[in-house]
Amino acid sequence: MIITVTLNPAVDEEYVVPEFRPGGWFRASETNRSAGGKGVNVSLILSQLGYSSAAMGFLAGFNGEFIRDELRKKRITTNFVHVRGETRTNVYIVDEIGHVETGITESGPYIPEGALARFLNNYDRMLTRAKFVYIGGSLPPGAPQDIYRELVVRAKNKGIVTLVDAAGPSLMEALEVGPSIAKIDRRFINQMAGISLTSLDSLISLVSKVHEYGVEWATTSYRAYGEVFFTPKGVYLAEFGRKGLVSMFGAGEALMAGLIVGFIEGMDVEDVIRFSMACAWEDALHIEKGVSSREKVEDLMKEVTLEKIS
Ligand SMILES: O=P(O)(O)OC[C@@]1(O)O[C@H](CO)[C@@H](O)[C@@H]1O
Repeated sequence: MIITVTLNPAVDEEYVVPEFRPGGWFRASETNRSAGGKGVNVSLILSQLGYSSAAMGFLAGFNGEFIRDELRKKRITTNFVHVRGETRTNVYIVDEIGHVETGITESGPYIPEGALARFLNNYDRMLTRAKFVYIGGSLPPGAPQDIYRELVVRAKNKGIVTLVDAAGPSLMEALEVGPSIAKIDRRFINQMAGISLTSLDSLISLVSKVHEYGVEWATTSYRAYGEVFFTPKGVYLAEFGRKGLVSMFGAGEALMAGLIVGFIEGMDVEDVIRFSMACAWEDALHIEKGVSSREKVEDLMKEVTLEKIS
């Protein structure tokens, strides 16, 4: 079973507003309300690719009910601990013309110690049936900064493949215990380096350091439509075309879902990269999050450009 962990899920409200700018009044040309948060998105995309999963984390209030219903409609197992308050709403404005995206996120409900303990108990129980654990997104208030580290250790002790997709101190803590795969937020890499990394060489030398912790695969974005993959077979730069792109919102999770499928199906390194890039690309071709079909993803795979750079 694949487990996705989202400690801070969200209801995503997307508004398409051509030529949006701060300070103006606009009418959205399109709106889209969806269940979100990184792990929730990954579970939804996995189901579009034909894989069932169990989604875990915390939910609260009406938004929490909405997310649970959306997941259940897709036959995704839900194992969330309920907390007081309201699961956050995140607002995104997509300007199709300027290709600019603006986001406003809430911090999420407070997680008391008792709820955390219940979650960890559930997590341990779910691990007995898991072969892959995805852990992603920001931490809600009250969650300790080393929680991802703890989740990776518990899964690794059972020989389960782990993927961490985060930023900031929670990612740093998790990297030290060597998750199998890490998606490293580009802005965070700049923060690690203390400067904005513009050259591919400096990016490679910095990310290569995470291999020292035992991370087998690491990936980070490079330029708008590219991704650098650090794999056991070398470093690759992968890119997809720009034509027809509507919104990159959620494309990161499509990339992650593709990677998980590639791993589970035992694809070779280059196919894992092509498949995950094609998932992200297909996701970016429409406003709705997720991929339209596996067939469409497979069609795009051939058009992903891939270069082995070291
Ligand atoms: O605040 P976080 O947890 O880092 O990111 C949350 C989020 O922006 O990530 C997804 C898109 O990547 C959205 O579904 C969700 O609103």
